[in-house]
Amino acid sequence: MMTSVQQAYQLAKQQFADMEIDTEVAMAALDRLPVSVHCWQGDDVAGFELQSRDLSGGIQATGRYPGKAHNADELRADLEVAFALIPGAKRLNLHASYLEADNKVERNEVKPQHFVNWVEWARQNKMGLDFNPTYFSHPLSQEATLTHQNKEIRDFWIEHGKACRKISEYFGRELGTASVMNIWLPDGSKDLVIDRFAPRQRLMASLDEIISEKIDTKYHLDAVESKLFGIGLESYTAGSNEFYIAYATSRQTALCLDAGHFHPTEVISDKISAVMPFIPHLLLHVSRPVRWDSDHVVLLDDETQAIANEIIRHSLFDRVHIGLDFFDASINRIAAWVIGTRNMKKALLKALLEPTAVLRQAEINADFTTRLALLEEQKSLPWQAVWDMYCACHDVPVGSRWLNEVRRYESAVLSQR
Ligand SMILES: C[C@H](O)[C@H](O)[C@@H](O)C(=O)CO
Ligand SMILES: [Mn+2]
Repeated sequence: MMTSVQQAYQLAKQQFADMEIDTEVAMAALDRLPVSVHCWQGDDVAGFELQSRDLSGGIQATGRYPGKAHNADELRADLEVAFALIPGAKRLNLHASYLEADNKVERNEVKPQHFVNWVEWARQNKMGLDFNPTYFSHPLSQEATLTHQNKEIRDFWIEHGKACRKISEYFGRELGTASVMNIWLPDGSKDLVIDRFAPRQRLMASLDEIISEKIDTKYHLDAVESKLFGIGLESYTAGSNEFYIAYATSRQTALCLDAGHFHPTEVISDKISAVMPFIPHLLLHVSRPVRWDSDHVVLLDDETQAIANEIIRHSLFDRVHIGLDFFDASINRIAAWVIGTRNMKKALLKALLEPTAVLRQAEINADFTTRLALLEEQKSLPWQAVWDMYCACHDVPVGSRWLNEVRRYESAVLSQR
């Protein structure tokens, strides 16, 4: 006897087959597209350094929902719950501030040994790790980091960057999959700046020094992330979009595009094809800005879909790395991970089920009527039946049933914290 999921899938499969789309091929392709889930949704970007510090750098996790993780064991347990509810391949994206050590470790002294538990956990869970140096929430980051006028402070942060590359390389070697290490720093100014040039020159020189040691790209990739502005840094950000496009292109590093880091009417989906001819790799921070870089949970909205379409339509699977970047402290944090990551994967599946060849041919023929008609009609094709089947095949709850698991864990574990 077929289940309702199987019955719906059989009908959907035929409907897609009529358009020459193989749903089995689409699901297999989705399996090869990992989404790198960011650890910092689980604890409001606090990290586990022994000296507790307020979140700084112009970013904010707003909300007071109870149950956040207070240590690495709690965070890993929470991630396991979330990952069991998200089908298909996943990676975990860590920040340097999520190290584990018995003593205080300065940022310029972080080492692979502080991440041994994370690596063992990733190995057990058969996933790769990605990494980020932490250039915020630190007394020496209050004025600036890699752009600081004071060479001693700048050097401290350069050492941090170098130390983090060693950790990232260690992840890659241990887990057999390159770790993408993303450099983001908040350096900038609240008010008018006379010299906008010197900080950028210092940033360029600092980055050059950080990446000066060659590391095999089999294990580690450098990425740089731009930003329009942060809270308290409204007038100037040294690491702007133009700066990092030029940097990544000239140094052939990866570029990171964060959906919340541009003017409100700009979208990163349109930037993907603009930068890919010039850079070897692209990292995406899929996020949802609401009026500013608010880092709301990713929706299955037009921009998420457009991002997925760009990756799939141009077969950028190997060069585009899909990461997430949201931190909502106003809802259950595990549910936030599940909602946002499932949405990213749904968008990828929808893109894989698109009749791209037919649409492309209509465009080549200048038949824009057919292009628009088919684009709109395909929105109501039964992709959701394929998604449900994909979840069922991966032993993950179908539909909103995953929420029951989150609620169970919330009352058994999170509410006791
Ligand atoms: C915590 C992250 O590194 C941070 O969100 C960064 O990626 C960013 O987007 C800052 O606005
Ligand atoms: Mn980001």
